[in-house]
Amino acid sequence: MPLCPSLGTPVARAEVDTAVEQSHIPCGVTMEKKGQKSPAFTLKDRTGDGETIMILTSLRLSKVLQLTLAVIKPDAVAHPLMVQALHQKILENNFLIVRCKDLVWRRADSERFYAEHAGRFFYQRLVEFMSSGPMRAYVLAREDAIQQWRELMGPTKVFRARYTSPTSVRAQFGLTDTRNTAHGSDSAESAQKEISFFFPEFCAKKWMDREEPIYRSGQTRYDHLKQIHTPLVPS
Ligand SMILES: Nc1nc2c(ncn2[C@@H]2O[C@H](COP(=O)(O)OP(=O)(O)OP(=O)(O)O)[C@@H](O)[C@H]2O)c(=O)[nH]1
Ligand SMILES: Nc1ncnc2c1ncn2[C@@H]1O[C@H](COP(=O)(O)OP(=O)(O)O)[C@@H](O)[C@H]1O
Repeated sequence: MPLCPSLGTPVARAEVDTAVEQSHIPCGVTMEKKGQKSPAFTLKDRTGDGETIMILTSLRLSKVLQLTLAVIKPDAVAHPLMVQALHQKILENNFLIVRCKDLVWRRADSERFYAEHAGRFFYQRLVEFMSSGPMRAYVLAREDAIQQWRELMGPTKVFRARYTSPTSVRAQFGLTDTRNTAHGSDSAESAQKEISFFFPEFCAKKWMDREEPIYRSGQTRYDHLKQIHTPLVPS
């Protein structure tokens, strides 16, 4: 059973007498007594010596957190107050900031990242724009982070965003269809690739295994200096 998918796809239920490794328990598995839901369970040892390995007295039933890549594009980073407002919007919308970095792309980075759009009429202006100045990248965590961040960004086209999602980031801050303020991964697969692109040192699989349960249970604090959420307990 896939207990800890690397980007937080919801996990399956496990029944109480299923062999469950202790290390897998915090990864979002919902334990259930056969035939009845209960907040307390005894997990049986399957090593053969008959000893109980763990008793769970309370379980959080919330969904596993999902990771996404969010980028504040150069049109917004050019204005410090806009960056602040967007950072605040991320926090107000209950995203946990796992990583945050400011960076500048070379043209080659821009071309590589947007290779799927090569040949489209906006490709040249897009790669030029994305390497025209500093931007800010985030690894964000939340339930359904990918969809939630895309909803908060609004539609790609700014003019449409202003009509259909007037409170969205692109409606409020976007300038044109190219200079549309923000980027967000559009699937779990692209989130994985894009997080590695911007944060090659970050291992999403390791974070999901070790830190996701800590973040999900609320044992984090917001570090005002680093501008990210950090765990309160060692992972
Ligand atoms: N099909 C097509 N649409 C275009 C082309 N150039 C611009 N558009 C669209 O026309 C609309 C208006 O674009 P503009 O407001 O002129 O955008 P811009 O001033 O070029 O600014 P940037 O998008 O930031 O480069 C947008 O929806 C574009 O997608 C083009 O060559 N072909
Ligand atoms: N019609 C367009 N005109 C100008 N720029 C565009 C257009 N469509 C897309 N782009 C630019 O290319 C980026 C990538 O496009 P796409 O992946 O389709 O959208 P999204 O960023 O919403 O996932 C957009 O964010 C935008 O900056």
